[in-house]
Amino acid sequence: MLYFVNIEHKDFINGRKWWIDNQSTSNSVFLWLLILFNRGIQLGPVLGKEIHSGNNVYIGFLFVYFCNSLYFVLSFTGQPCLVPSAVHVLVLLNPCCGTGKALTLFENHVMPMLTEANARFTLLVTERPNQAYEVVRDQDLSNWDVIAVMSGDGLIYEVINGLMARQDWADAIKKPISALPSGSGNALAASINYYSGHEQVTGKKLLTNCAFILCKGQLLPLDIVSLTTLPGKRIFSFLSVAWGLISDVDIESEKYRFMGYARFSIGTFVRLTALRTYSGRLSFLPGSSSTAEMESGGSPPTDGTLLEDHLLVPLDQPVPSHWHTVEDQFVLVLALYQSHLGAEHFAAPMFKGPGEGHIHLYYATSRISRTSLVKLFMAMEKGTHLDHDIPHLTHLPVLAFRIEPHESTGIMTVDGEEIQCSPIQGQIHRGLGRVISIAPKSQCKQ
Ligand SMILES: Nc1ncnc2c1ncn2[C@@H]1O[C@H](COP(=O)(O)OP(=O)(O)OP(=O)(O)O)[C@@H](O)[C@H]1O
Repeated sequence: MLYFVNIEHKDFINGRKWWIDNQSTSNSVFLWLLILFNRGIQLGPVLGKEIHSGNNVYIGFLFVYFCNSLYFVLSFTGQPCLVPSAVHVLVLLNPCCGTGKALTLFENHVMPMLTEANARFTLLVTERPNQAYEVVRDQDLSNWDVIAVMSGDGLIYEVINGLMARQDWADAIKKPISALPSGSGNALAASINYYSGHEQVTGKKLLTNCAFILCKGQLLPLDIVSLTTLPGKRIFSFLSVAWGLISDVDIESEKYRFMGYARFSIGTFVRLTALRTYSGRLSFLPGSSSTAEMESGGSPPTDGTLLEDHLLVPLDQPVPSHWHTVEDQFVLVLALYQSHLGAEHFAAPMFKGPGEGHIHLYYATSRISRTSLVKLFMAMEKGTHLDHDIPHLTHLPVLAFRIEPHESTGIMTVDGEEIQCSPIQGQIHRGLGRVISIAPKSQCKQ
């Protein structure tokens, strides 16, 4: 089902709000300045009389409105990070995500904001899995300035992989993505909400914040992790790779989907009562964003060749000797490259904005106690888990990693989507994609 809604774009919602909020304030400032210039300091009761006398006052009023209009125009042109005007948004909406109310939420909460912002949009309601992947892989993307995903992280995962499946992937992956949360896992939306300076919220408040961020529109870099699995599959990921407790909860709690986000709390409780351990080998290349620059392979090719993973060797070969390796029984392994793992899982509070260029690797071995795990998950809600010293939990920034499970029976996820449990490795590509967010001016990119 395709809806086309074409509305001329004139200005963004923030500009309109600014105009309404500041018009009277700036008018009064200019007016008082004018009176001081023309009439000396004859204020108070004299003001009403003075203001209506003499042509200077009328000229002054014109001056006030000229300055106001100039300031209004400059308030846009002075911000190089704004999404270009006449923006046309492709909205991909999954009607089955979360509790199944995405279309109503869009009509009630997002559409009025887009209309208010005079943004044009095309709404595509998906009818089946993989449709969003095919649309962004096959369609002419020049029709749209932004791809907004009204769903959970699963549909964003489809979009990223659809963009990377194109011949012109190096350009296509630069198409700005906007997250409009309505699924049960909304980690990217929660992260963008945090990067944009909003307090942690869920549900409709998170959706409204993200719709506002879409209208306000700054283009910021998005890190993409390129993954290779042993069956030889290439996957592109914007959020996480999980093995063990976290992926078990994510997938096994699908049956509580009707509960919305609460499904993760129930799932964690159930899994903690019957904790599993997984035997395997975890290897990683430590490093943070500064070393990422040094390790960078430069700009991606634009001639249609594949994205090169210059930090990785083939999965059937041993990792380079300068990598670190841990062989153990694990309770959880998590590679995360956004601040939030879910709307209420502030797992990497050290991230201040998108595109920081490194992966946060967490792992816990089987020696970790249940009490420690409960403490970890409770503190993670507020992002204070690293303030506690939790024995047998390790956290470190890395540029690349490899997970080699000894058995294929566990659950493994990429961006919350289940994949075959088999050896997998990945490396970060700093700022390969683009996301719509709000950040300090120093982070803005055109
Ligand atoms: N019309 C549809 N019917 C059924 N599934 C769909 C439809 N459109 C998209 N999908 C699939 O739904 C899956 C889940 O979507 P998404 O993750 O965005 O929402 P979610 O509610 O957070 O789900 P989950 O918690 O399972 O990740 C995606 O993998 C997508 O392929």
